[in-house]
This record gives sequence, C-alpha cells and structure tokens, in this order.
Amino acid sequence: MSSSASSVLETQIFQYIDVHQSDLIKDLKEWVAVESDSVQPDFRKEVIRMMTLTADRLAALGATVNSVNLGSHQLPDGQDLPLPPVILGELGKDPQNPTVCFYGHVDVQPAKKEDGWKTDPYTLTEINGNLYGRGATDNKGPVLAWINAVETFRALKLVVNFKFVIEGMEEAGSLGLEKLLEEENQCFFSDVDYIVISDNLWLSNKKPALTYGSRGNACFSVEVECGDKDLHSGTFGGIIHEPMTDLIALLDSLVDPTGRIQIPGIYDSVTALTEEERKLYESIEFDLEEHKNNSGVKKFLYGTKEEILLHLWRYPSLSIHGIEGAFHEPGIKTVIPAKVIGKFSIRQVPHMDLLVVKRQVVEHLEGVFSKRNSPNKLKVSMPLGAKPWLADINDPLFKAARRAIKTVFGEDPDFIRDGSTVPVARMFQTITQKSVMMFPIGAADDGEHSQNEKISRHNYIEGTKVFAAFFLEISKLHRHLHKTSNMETNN
Ligand SMILES: Cn1cncc1C[C@H](N)C(=O)O
Ligand code: BAL
Ligand SMILES: [Zn+2]
Ligand SMILES: [Zn+2]
Repeated sequence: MSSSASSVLETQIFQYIDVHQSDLIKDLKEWVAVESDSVQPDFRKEVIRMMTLTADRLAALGATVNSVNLGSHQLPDGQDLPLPPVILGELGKDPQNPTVCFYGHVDVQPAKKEDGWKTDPYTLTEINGNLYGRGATDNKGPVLAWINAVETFRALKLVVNFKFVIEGMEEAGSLGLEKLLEEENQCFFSDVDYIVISDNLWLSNKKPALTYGSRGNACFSVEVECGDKDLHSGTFGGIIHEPMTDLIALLDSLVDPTGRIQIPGIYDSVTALTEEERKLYESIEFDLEEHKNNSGVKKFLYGTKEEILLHLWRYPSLSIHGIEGAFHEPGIKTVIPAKVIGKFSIRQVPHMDLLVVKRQVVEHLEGVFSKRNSPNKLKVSMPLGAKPWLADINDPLFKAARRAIKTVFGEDPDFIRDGSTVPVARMFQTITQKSVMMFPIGAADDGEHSQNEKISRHNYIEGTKVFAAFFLEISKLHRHLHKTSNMETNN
C-alpha cells in the first residue's frame, strides 16, 4: 500500500471510530457488568460466562475461536474449582501480512460498593469524561479497544493477520497458561511475528508510554496454627502463645520502615545499577506530585524522581496484603483465632531467582519463629511465582508503536518499565522467543485494583485509534524489513 493510500485509510478509520464512540462505550458497559472476579471462588461462573461473551465477540469479528479447556485447580481447602478456558483466536492468514498476537485478560480484581466506590463497580458510569467501573482499565477496556480497532479494519482492509490469547485467570496468577503456551508453541504460535500486551498504565496522566520491562512477583502464605478451634480471650488470654501474635512478629520482620527488605541475601542477585542506566532515569519525565496525588498518600519513601522510579522498576519490593482468619469486621469480638494466614508478596527483578527467593524467605521466617519458642505450627509456602520481563526497545514493534502514538497523540511516548506483573510477558518471551511489547492505553491515575477504577473516554477512544494506527505501521515496517532481508539473501 502506498503511503498516501495508507493515510487515507487511517483518516477513514479514525472517523469511523469517532462516529461509533457510543457503540464502543456500550460494549465496555456490557463487559463491565459481568462480575468476572477470578480471585473469589464464588464468582467463577461469572468468569466462565465472561469467556463465552469474549469468544462470541471474537467470532462476530469473523475470527476462528478455540476455547481451550484447562480442567480444574484445587483450592487450599481441597475444593476443586473449574478453570475458565483460554481463548485462542485467529483472523486472517495472508502470508504477505505480519501476524500480531494480542494478549489480554477479562477477569478482574474483587470489588464491592462498600469498599468505598462512589458508583456501583459493575455499572460503567461516565462522570466528567471518565468511565468508572471494575475492569474499565484492567483489562476489559484495552481488550475491547484492540478488538474494536481490528473490527474497523475488517470493514476496510486487513493489513495484519491477527491472533488473540484471552484469559480469565490473570488476577489469580494465570493458572494453566504456561503449559498451554508450551503445548501450542509449535502450532498456534509458530507463525506469530509479534506479541502485544496492553495491560498496564502510562507513567503520566496525560503523556503516552511504551513499556519494555515489568517486575515479577513471588507470592507467599505464612500460616500459624495453635489448635483446631478459636478460643475465648478471657478464658485463655494470658496463658497461651497466640497465633496472631506470632504472625504479626513474623510479618513485622520482613521489611523495615525505610522500605528495605530484611530477608538476608534478598538483594544479592539484583543487577547492579550502571552509570548509563542512572542517566536514563534522569531523562525520564515524571511528575512526582502528580503521582502522589494519584495515590492519595502524603509522602513517599523517597524524595527524588530517580529514586522513586528505581524502586518501582528495578529494585524488589515487599508488600503485605492481608491476614486470612483474622477478625476484620467492624465491632468487637474478643476471640483468639486458632489459625491465621498472612499473605505477602515480593515484586522481584532481574536477576533474582524464584527458587532462591523462596528458600531465603522460608529460612528467614523459620529463624524468626524459632527465636519465639512458640509451640504453634508454622507453614510457609509460595503458591505463586511470576518472573520479571525485559524487552529490547530496538525491536520493530516499538518503532511501529512509537509512530502510531505520534500520529494519534501528537507526541513521542515515554519509554518506561512497570512495577507490576503480567505473568504471561516473560512466559511468551521464554517459550515462543518472539518479541513482546507492552502497549498501554490507560493513564497513571486509572486506579487499577483500587476503588473507583476508571478509563477516560479520551484514552479509550484514542486508544482504539492508536491500535488501528499501529496495525498500519507494523504492516509497513514488516514489509519493508522483509523486502530488505529478501534483497540481502538474493544478493
Ligand atoms: C496475580 N498476581 C500475583 N502477582 C502478580 C499478579 C498479577 C497482577 N497483574 C499484578 O501485577 O498484581
Ligand atoms: N496491570 C498489571 C497487571 C495486572 O494487575 O493485571
Ligand atoms: Zn491486568
Ligand atoms: Zn490487575
């Protein structure tokens, strides 16, 4: 396609997207209405229903859809729960076109109005240009933006072959996905040229970004048990070793008030910071005050932009998430819980090794516990481990996306890393050996996993356009690269 033909096509597509804004928002409203919470077992039916809706949507696009059954998994209490299927979709098979595989997830984090939402989390609500709802930005909005971008193309002319991997267990650790990728590596993935994930946020509220790295996450459970029943704190308080007291001491030993992880050896294999890398951080635009406002907290652990970004992207962090079995309802309950399970996770970075991290954590906690001389039972486990991911920004993917961003948003993107984890990023890289890019469309203040999660109408609509523009760019670039490499082989 000549460049003028491609710019005519681009204009037509952008107009089409603008005219169909309300349809795109209606799509998102329908998807947000499904409580596809993969974390709480009671909602599993809804996740499965969400997978069916997604499969139907892709089929309506004309794609071949394969909903792969992954069987079931066992909960810690022994209960068997069906896993939602993973959707493998395919549209177009023209050997002239590059094949771009898109990954997204349609499950969400838990949300309840009582958590402090201003609107019902499962009713997409527009206020001042923002579309509020659970999954609006993580990750239903971006998945629909991509599908709708493909749709506008189909109405005109397909320049890319599309593949889709859509799952419903991302927020619970992408169970079963790694095995499926291994099995499909020689089949579904054999003709894939590029992989795109859009499941993270820009660094800024306004400036677009492309992401070339993410942290991994090692999730831990630490269980302390004194017996098989809860006890009256008046009858037994003062004469027993309480599990919660042990657990709080264990959790308190993990990280100091400056944010430094206290587990011996944990920083040993973190890649050393080079001068060159430090300079890279200096040149990144980052508004510390804006970031603080987005978080709602008054003070960060670090005072400079460089320190903040380093600690978000390339140093590990430890967060404590909760205690199962603890009395957490309002009011007073004078009980000694018999069994409590602390949950924490370590976002880890290159070149930390998950097995080494696990050993360090177990040894540390056992050491702290043994000093307490407690007769209680301690059990430490790592139910989930996802590895960090780092890409090469010289890959054609980044070049094409950068051009698309310039066209739609009128400025060059930030090149950023991300502190959060999409477990599949590293799996794709290791198993398929194809290039992977994260192409976010959500803004830094979207509030993933938080109350009042949103995506702005602007980002959702322009995000749809930027994906469409990207299809044109990657197709042009791919053809160009292939022409050059063919000429080289012919000579
Ligand atoms: C489920 N999980 C555990 N650790 C990481 C995850 C994935 C999730 N996207 C996150 O970054 O929080
Ligand atoms: N946005 C990072 C991956 C996730 O939380 O779903
Ligand atoms: Zn996500
Ligand atoms: Zn998430």
